[in-house]
Amino acid sequence: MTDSKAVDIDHLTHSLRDRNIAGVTIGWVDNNGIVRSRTVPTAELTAVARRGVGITAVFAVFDSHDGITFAHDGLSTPSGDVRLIPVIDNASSVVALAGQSGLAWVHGRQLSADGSPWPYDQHAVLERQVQKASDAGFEVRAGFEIEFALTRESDGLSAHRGPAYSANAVRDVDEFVVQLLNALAANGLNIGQIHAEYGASQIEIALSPLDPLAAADAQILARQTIHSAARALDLRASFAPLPSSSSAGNGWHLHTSLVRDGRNALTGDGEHGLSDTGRSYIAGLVRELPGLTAITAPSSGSLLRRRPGYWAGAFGFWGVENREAAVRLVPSSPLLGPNHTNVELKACDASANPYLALAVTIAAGLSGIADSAQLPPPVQEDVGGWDDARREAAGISPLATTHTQQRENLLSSELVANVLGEDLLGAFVACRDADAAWAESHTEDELLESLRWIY
Ligand SMILES: NC(=O)CC[C@H](N)C(=O)O
Repeated sequence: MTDSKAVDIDHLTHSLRDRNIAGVTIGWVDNNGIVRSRTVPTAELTAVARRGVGITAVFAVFDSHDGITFAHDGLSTPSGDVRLIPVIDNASSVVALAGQSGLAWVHGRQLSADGSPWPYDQHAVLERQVQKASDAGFEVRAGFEIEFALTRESDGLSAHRGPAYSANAVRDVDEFVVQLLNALAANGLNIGQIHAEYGASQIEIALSPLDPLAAADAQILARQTIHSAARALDLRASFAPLPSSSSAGNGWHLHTSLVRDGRNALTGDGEHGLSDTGRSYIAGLVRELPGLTAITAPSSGSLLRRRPGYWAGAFGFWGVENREAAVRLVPSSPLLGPNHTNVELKACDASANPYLALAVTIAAGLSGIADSAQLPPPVQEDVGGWDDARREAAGISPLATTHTQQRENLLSSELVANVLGEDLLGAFVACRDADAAWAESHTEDELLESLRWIY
């Protein structure tokens, strides 16, 4: 929980000014996965930490094209203001940005104008699920893998020429790799690795596991860090789920695990090295996939990324190290040790609000544990090569690829309704409807181009 009083903000402000930080940017993510922000002069930080800055309530119903939809009853007029409050709970909450010299970054949350909780605040949604996990006796560990495509700003051409996963590709962008590694470290972000991914001019970094709020924060700060490192070298990074129809998709896979009494609670001596807890955690995720993925991969771009054969989690099943599965168990091994076990959700991307994505993922896993959900056997094949009858017999369905299906999944998930609450869910659906209406009146290429740079 946030306790800004624990930090001496005056002292923090002085030290930022001593380091020539002119302004502090307060960032938050809307219901389209877009990072919005306000920048305040550093001298104002003490006051802003207490009372926040005013922002319009209709940010909850901004769509992916900056249209404002008034289709949701709770926010059906342009009136209303909420407070954007910087979350300053320790001395490193405000990060002097490597790559944006003179500016610092802090994550924000939203409160009602009178300081009471605001039902549309995504940060609070995740705080609630972290508390629920804690009530059930678990700490959650989470980390995002971030894929992006790099192009040269001046001519729009690929920044690296492959081959996939090759040293040649990295050599094409080695200055960027060094710039990014330095900036990530300076911004306090730990990664496991960086490599050239499969797609044209694609790169991936894997953020190290953290507690869920810190993991969501890190995912957002990583975006700023990547964009800045790219800009410094005449490059531009696209985080879009599908940057163009000929590209590989950018997955922002979400890895989670549970810890109880200091030990990985998913690890056990059952099949695949799983505990009973681990089995029902995965069963919960698989069971909830239709509603869950409407939050974790929600956009018009997400629907287009979801193609069989692209390791993007097109079908609702799980497997052990099966990269075509929407839910992939990454098991521990004698070499990796018992703490390694984690579960990867492939059907997740940059258009998800990371706080909401984590909240529904945690809730789905916990729901499986709460009712000892039964885990079907893992599937190790690419089920895209099976016919419908065989998939049906195995209880495997494709995840939604149209707005209509995804909307239905969103509205029929009791879990999503409970996690988001009625108000936020209503606003979220209104955003998706507005996006779908935009997509209806444009070609697929226009749609992909419109989403290419917004994350
Ligand atoms: N290596 C991978 O898992 C590729 C993932 C793929 N790019 C996606 O869209 O999710």
